[in-house]
Amino acid sequence: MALSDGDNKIRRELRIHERLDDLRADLADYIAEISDASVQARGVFSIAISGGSLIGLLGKLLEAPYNKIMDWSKWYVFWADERVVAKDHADSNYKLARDGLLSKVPVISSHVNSINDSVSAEEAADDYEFVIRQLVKTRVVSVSEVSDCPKFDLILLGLGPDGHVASLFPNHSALNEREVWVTFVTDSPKPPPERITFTLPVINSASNVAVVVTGDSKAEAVHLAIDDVGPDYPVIPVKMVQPATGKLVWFLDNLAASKLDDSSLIK
Ligand SMILES: O=C1O[C@H](COP(=O)(O)O)[C@@H](O)[C@H](O)[C@H]1O
Repeated sequence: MALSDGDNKIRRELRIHERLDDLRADLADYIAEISDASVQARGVFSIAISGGSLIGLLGKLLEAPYNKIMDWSKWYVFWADERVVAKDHADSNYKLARDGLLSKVPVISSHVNSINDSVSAEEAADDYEFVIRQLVKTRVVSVSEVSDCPKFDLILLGLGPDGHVASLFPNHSALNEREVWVTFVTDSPKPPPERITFTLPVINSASNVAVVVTGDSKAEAVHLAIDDVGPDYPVIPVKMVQPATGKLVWFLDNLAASKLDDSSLIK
């Protein structure tokens, strides 16, 4: 079921699937379409991914026809957030994506932009921003017309039950960061504590943002983010994902969508 929120200032679409396999297929189609359009328009595709359950939901990209039709050589891969651990550590978002996706498709290894894992979280955030700045200069990553931020072709976000996206956690000062593109946290409420993360201005400058959510543990966060809950409820981080000119698509399974108000479903 695909629903567009035409009245909302944010260009938002809800894609709700009963079967996980259908969600995976729809997500793969969506990524393939944006990849094709970006390669046609700019010659490259810049995609920032997250960690967690998202990676397992990208599995269709490894299957026909996607593994054959995708122009993998044009992909430039980034992380919307990363845990500051060694690349072979079980908590590494890079390792998760490498093992689950990137090592199985012909993405060019020099196009895979992982963080420097041998420095502090603060330095890793600075380094990562520097890497992105170089690629903005060469237009591998576009630049936003409305901010001085990079404009990724696509940012894929997961969602925590507390409403966090990337490593932007509820009530954390990183949510207020407006100056830098990549910031760091050393006190993440979810282990491991040290992380780097895209800031909200960067996420909201992307051409396309997808929030991919499955499972009933996240249904309350989905409700708080999408339904018109009024001022008595907390504004959780995912609700601050409001692309300025880009398009926001939610991929939900029935469980994650189970607490949505009917009024959100009939728009
Ligand atoms: O810690 C993180 O959590 C979120 C959500 O993960 P999930 O396993 O509940 O889907 C993830 O999107 C983020 O990249 C990761 O660092």
